[in-house]
Amino acid sequence: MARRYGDVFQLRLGRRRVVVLNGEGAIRRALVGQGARFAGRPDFPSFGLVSGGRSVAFGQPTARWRARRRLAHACLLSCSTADARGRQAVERHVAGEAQDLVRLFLRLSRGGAYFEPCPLFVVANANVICALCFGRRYSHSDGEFLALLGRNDRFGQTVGAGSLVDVLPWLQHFPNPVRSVFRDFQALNQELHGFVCEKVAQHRRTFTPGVIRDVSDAVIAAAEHSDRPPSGLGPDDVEGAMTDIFGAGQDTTSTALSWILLLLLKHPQLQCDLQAELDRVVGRTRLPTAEDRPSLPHLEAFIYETLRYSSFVPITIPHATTADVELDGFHIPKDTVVFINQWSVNHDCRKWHDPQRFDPSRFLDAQQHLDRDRACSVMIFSAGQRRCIGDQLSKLQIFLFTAILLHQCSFHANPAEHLTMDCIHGLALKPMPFTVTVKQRHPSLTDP
Ligand code: HEM
Repeated sequence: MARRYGDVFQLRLGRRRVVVLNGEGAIRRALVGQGARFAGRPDFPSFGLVSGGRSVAFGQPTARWRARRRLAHACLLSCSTADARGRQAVERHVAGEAQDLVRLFLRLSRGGAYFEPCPLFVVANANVICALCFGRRYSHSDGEFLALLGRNDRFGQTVGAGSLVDVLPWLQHFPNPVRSVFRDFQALNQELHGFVCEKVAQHRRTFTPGVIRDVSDAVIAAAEHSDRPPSGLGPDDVEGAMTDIFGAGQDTTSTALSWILLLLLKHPQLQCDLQAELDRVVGRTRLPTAEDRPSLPHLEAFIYETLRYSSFVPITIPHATTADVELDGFHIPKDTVVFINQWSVNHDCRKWHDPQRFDPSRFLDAQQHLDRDRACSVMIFSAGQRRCIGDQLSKLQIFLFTAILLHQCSFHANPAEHLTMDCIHGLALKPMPFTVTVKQRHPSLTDP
């Protein structure tokens, strides 16, 4: 549609007028050039149900929301990627989960059996976020934790662009499938928020001033025990911020891992090349660490190409204009819903040579170093005032999980299946279910 109607066009979804922004230029002119005016969220009923109505991701940009977002961002960074201590904590949690995955993979592959890997990524990744946020992890067979995580897909299907729940509000007045989705959404948000509130309450009871165990403690310390607490924030902002960090952080990164594995299976020669790079740089006597990152440009290039090619968050969470605004000669009234088409940036043939081709080498320069500027121009975390606050953490997690799993195992596709880029739609695009079998590469490092 952008090719036909231009980078800024309008469509109607139910009762709502929606402006769609395409291409890097128009998106940056809006989100960065006129950031505050494009930083709103639509007044959709479903958005008010997230994180007890105190969401960072789904909240309107009021002064209180800005303070909540700053609090969440600063505390997440301070416990993860801001300094060496945080990065080591992330590394410790990911290494533990990745080794647990290797053991599970090998058990499930006994006798050459095939199994579905993606649900296991969800648990492993949620455990990393859970450990960072609440200082604990859960077993892959914990029924309650699995049930909580199993609701992710339904969440994404309700809040993703094109969901009918919010644009056809009259569907709420009589029984129909869309109303069921909405009621289900209400219940799953209450459940997730309840889980987080209980964890935060435990942290408040055991809080010791001066001792920060995890992100919950950092948020409680800043909001409730500081000499200069952020003005206007209450206990429900602490719980809202924590629900957002836990909710947003556990599903997205595991989706990235699913696409990485699918593309490794589709490109077995690239898998071998990456393993050769890992063996050369890391050797066979230790696991890859974050410090190896600059020495593994092919692996980094593979990851960025997966983010670009899959563009698995094709459209951000819907935005809304906070005032009347002019963009590229168009007048857009206040409160217009705005979709940001990230996919169009990553598949723009003005920006990428042969964008429909999966080719990690596009991110390497003549010396085979990672081209950082090019890598950073992949748009998957959005831009401007609503840019994802978990970008650094998720990139580190994706790198560590991929490096450790590839170093330890080789992954083999099921010849009875056709590997496709077709996907399940929601806020994030997920691969169709597929199976693999796994072989161990380094017997010395993994206890089967
Ligand atoms: C590969 C992983 C991830 C991807 C692709 C991703 C992508 C996104 C996107 C596209 C948005 C919406 C931006 C917009 O509406 O313009 C977003 C928002 C957000 N993300 Fe992420 N995200 C990832 C991981 C994470 C993680 C690990 C966390 C937290 C631990 C996180 C926390 C958030 C929050 C709180 C927001 C709301 C920001 C706001 O509305 O101001 N995300 N993310």
